[in-house]
This record gives sequence, C-alpha cells and structure tokens, in this order.
Amino acid sequence: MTKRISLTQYLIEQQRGEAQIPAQLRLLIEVVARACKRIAISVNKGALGEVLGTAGSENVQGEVQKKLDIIANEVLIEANEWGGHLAGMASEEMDDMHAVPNRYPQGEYLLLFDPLDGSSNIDVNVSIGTIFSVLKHRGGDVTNDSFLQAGTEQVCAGYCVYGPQTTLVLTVGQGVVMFTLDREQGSWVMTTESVQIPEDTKEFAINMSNMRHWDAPVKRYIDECLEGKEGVRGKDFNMRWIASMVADVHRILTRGGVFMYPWDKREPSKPGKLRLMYEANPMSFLVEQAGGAATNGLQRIMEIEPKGLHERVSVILGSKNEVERVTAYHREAQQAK
Ligand SMILES: O=P(O)(O)OC[C@H]1O[C@](O)(COP(=O)(O)O)[C@@H](O)[C@@H]1O
Ligand SMILES: [Mg+2]
Ligand SMILES: [Mg+2]
Repeated sequence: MTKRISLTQYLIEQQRGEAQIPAQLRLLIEVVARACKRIAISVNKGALGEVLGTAGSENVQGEVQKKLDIIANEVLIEANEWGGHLAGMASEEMDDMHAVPNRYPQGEYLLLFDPLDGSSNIDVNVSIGTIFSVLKHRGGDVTNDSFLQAGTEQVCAGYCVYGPQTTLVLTVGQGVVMFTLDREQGSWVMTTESVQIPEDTKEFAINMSNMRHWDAPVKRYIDECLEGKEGVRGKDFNMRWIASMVADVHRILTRGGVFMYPWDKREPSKPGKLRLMYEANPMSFLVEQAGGAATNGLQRIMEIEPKGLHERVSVILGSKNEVERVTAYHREAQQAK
C-alpha cells in the first residue's frame, strides 16, 4: 500500500526540516485548512443548505455579496481568531482589518484572504475557491497599514479549490504541494509533492469579451496566439476561461498556461480588476514557487509596494516564457511612448 502523507505530517516535516517553519505558522495553516473543510461542506450543500444567491449587501469595493462570500468570511474569522497564532486578519469582504479580540492571545502573524473566489460561479455549480496569504506582523498595534507589505514578505500562501475534488494547494517557500480532501477520513492527503509549471504553453486564459478595451500589448499577444500555426508563433493555441481565478490558476499549476486579467479602458483609473493582497500576491507566490512568473506587465507583482488594503492590480501569470513575452511587449510599448 502506498504511504499516505497527511497535511499535518507535511507541516511537521517543514517545521523540522530546511524550512524550519515555526509551530505557530504550522498551527495557523492547519486552522485555515480546517476552515476550508467547513466551507467545502457549505459549498457542497448548495441549494439544500440555502447558501446560494445574493445576500443583498455590497462589499467595500461595491460588489454585490453572495451568501457564500459572507459565510466563508465568517468561517475563516471564527476559526482563526482564538488560536493565538494571529495578530489580525484582512479580507476582500471587510472594509478594514479585523484585529484579534483582546480576550484571546495575540500571535505573530497576519492572515489575508479572499474567502470565496469566483463568486459569479457559485450559483451555476462551477469550481470556486478560497485564497489566502500569511505575513509576519512587524509589531506594535495592528492597523490596516500593518498589512501593507510587498508579496515578497509572504511566509505562506495557498488556496483551496472547491471543484469535482476539494484540493488544498500550499507554499511555505519550499516549492508547491497539493493535498486532496479525503471525505471519508476527513483528512488532507498529499497528492502532488512538487508542482512544476512547464515554461512553455499553448493555452491562454483571458476574458475575451473585454478585447475592445485592452491595451495594445495585450491585443498584440492575443492576436498572435489566435493566428496559430500560420502566424509568428508558429503554433495553435487553445483558450480556457473559468472566471474563477482560483480554478484558472489551478489548471495552470497542473498543466501550464498563461492567465491574464490586464488593465483595460473600461475604468482607466483602476489598475486592474483583481486584488493585490488577496488574489495577485498569494497566486504569484505559488506560481513563482512552481517555476512560473507573475507580473503586472511591467513589474514583478510580488515587488509592488502596496498602498491600500483593497488595491487592485493588472495580472499576467503562469508559464515563464509566455509571461516574459507579454511583459516584454508591455515594456516595448512603454519605451516607445
Ligand atoms: O467575470 P470576469 O470579469 O471574467 O472576472 C472573473 C474574475 O473575477 C473574479 O471572480 C474575482 O474574484 P471574486 O469572485 O473573489 O470577486 C476572479 O476569480 C476571476 O478571475
Ligand atoms: Mg476573488
Ligand atoms: Mg471573493
């Protein structure tokens, strides 16, 4: 019988081994993973659990909140606030950060999350997920500013995708590992030990309906892909767009590809749609740890110094050579200005 490695065993090995992750970080990851199990149960119940549909409220970014956005946010807060490993939490669904109440011990870490990613897919039974990122608290009172650290400061990032399987994907800076939820046992079992994104790809992911709003470098890249074998790329490309970043990134970590949610002319003052702290940074950490790359077209995403908790960013990530190509097109256009 093949030996099964549980999430707990993996994390204890990371504590003892080269990574030497502190016990507090190990416990934090276990608690997040447990919260994801609870969210997975709600997701699976669907209409039977009365978790579908909108909640009738808006988040700080003016987006309509789904019931599951709120449920997942509450599950993550409730699970994490009493354990003594956190100083505070920040979420896509909360205006300001949530400090750990005084009645509980204060920990050393800051947890950031997109509790439910892919909200438009909840009601249509398509893969959705939870994305999270962990930073070290630099001391003093916890405020919104405590969270404004570049992605390079992350000590852990991961996501859980609620799809045909429930999969937890994790990095503590020592590569990327995947765990699948064994529902009978209730445990996370390692199913991929070392995730590697192929450097080249023939698959891109972008919302094509926004094409008329794109900037020239994005248009150039996609046009060349669409020309296929007859064009400058000399090969045919395939397209996928799940509209859940978590599921699109999961595909890229599994078989390669390039994912783009670029700046566009619809709202020129917004740098992009996706959120730096809850989506772009954690996914960039995972992608880089798996041998891929992530930029905003001009700069490595993880080196951006955040100025606001809910800051948005243009995202290009995935197979290294493709990300470098799209980034080069942006830099050329910038220089020509
Ligand atoms: O509907 P669009 O514009 O294609 O946007 C899809 C993108 O929006 C998101 O759903 C935004 O995330 P939320 O669901 O957490 O708001 C991404 O997961 C996805 O890549
Ligand atoms: Mg999201
Ligand atoms: Mg969300």
